[in-house]
Amino acid sequence: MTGQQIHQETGLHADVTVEGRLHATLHAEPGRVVAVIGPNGAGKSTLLGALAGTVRATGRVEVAGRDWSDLPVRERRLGVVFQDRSLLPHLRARDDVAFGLRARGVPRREADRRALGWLERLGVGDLADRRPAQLSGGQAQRVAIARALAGEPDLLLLDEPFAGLDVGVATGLRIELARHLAAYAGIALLVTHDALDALTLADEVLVLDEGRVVQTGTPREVAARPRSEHVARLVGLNVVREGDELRSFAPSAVAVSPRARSGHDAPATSARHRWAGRVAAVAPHGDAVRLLVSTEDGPELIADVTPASAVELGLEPGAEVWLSVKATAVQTDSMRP
Ligand SMILES: Nc1ncnc2c1ncn2[C@@H]1O[C@H](COP(=O)(O)OP(=O)(O)OP(=O)(O)O)[C@@H](O)[C@H]1O
Repeated sequence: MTGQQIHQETGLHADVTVEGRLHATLHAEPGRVVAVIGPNGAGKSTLLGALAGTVRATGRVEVAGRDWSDLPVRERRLGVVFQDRSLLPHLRARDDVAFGLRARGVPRREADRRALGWLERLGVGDLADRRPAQLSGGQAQRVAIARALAGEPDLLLLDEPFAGLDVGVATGLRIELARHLAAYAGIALLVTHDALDALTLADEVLVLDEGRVVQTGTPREVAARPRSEHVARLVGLNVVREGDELRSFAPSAVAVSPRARSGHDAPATSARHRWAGRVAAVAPHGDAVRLLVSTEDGPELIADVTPASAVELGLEPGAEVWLSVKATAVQTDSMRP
C-alpha cells in the first residue's frame, strides 16, 4: 500500500492515464448515472476502455472497494453495452445473456432462467431464441442491455447505446433504460452525443475535451454554465469564444433586423453585442421560426423569431441581417476549469 492509493469502500474512484490520449480523474457514488460528453476524439471511448481494462492505462481504478488496476478483465464486475458490437454473432439471445452468468459459476438451468427473466424485463422475451442477425438494431440493444444488467455489475459502461437507431426506437429504448438505471444499484457511465440523454438519464455530467476532464456537475449546472463550446452547442445555446472566455446566450434572446446592402445601417440600440450576417437556413422550431445565420468573420448563430416577424422582415435564406443581443442576456464563463 502506498500513500497514493485511493482506497474507498464504495463507488468508483479512478485516476487513469492513457499515454498521449487521456488523463482523467473521476469519482462516482453507487446508484449514480454519469453522462460522459465531449467532442469527437475527446477521449470518451478511451476512458471507458481504460475502466473496462480493454485499453492499456496506468493509474488506479477502484470499484466498490476493490482495486481493478491489476484485476483480470473477467474478474471485474462489469457490464458493457456498445453501439452494435455487443452481441456474440453465433449465440441465441438467451445464451448470450446467460453466458456471463455461467462464466461466474451460476448453474446452467438457473442462468437460463435468469436470462429469460431479463429478456422479458427488456421487452424481448419472445426473441430469446434468435441470433443477432435476426434482430433489429433496437432489439439487439435490448438484448445487450439485458446481458449487461443480468450480471449485476458494479460498473456499467454504455457507449452510445442509441446511436444508429431510428428516432422512435431510440426514444422507446431511452425511456426503458431510464427505468432500469433507476433500479440499478451500481454505477453507470453513459457516453453520449445527445444532450437529451445527458439531461434526462444522468445524475451527473462529465465533460471531456482533448483527453482532459473540463467540467463536472449536475446536468442542470453544466447546461446552465457550460465551460466548453461543445457543451454550449449541445444544449442549444449560441456560443462565442473570446480568448479564454465563452459568451453564451439563448436563441430567443437574439434580436434580428434587416440590413441594407451598404452595410452602414447598424441599428442604434443599447445592445452590446452585434453581428452582421446572412440567413443560411430557416426552419420551424416549436412555436417559433429558427434562423441559422452565418456572421461575417464570426460563428454561426441561431436566432428564434416569431412567424409573424419572419414574414414581416423577409427573413429568408440569403437575407442580410443584423443580430444583436443585450449584454444582460449574455453569460460569460471562463473555459479554465
Ligand atoms: N487505438 C488507438 N490508438 C491510438 N490512438 C487512438 C486509438 N483510438 C483512439 N485514439 C485517439 O485517442 C483520442 C481519443 O479517442 P476516443 O475514441 O477515445 O475519443 P471519443 O471521445 O470517444 O471520440 P468519438 O466521439 O469520435 O467516438 C483521439 O485523438 C483518437 O484519435
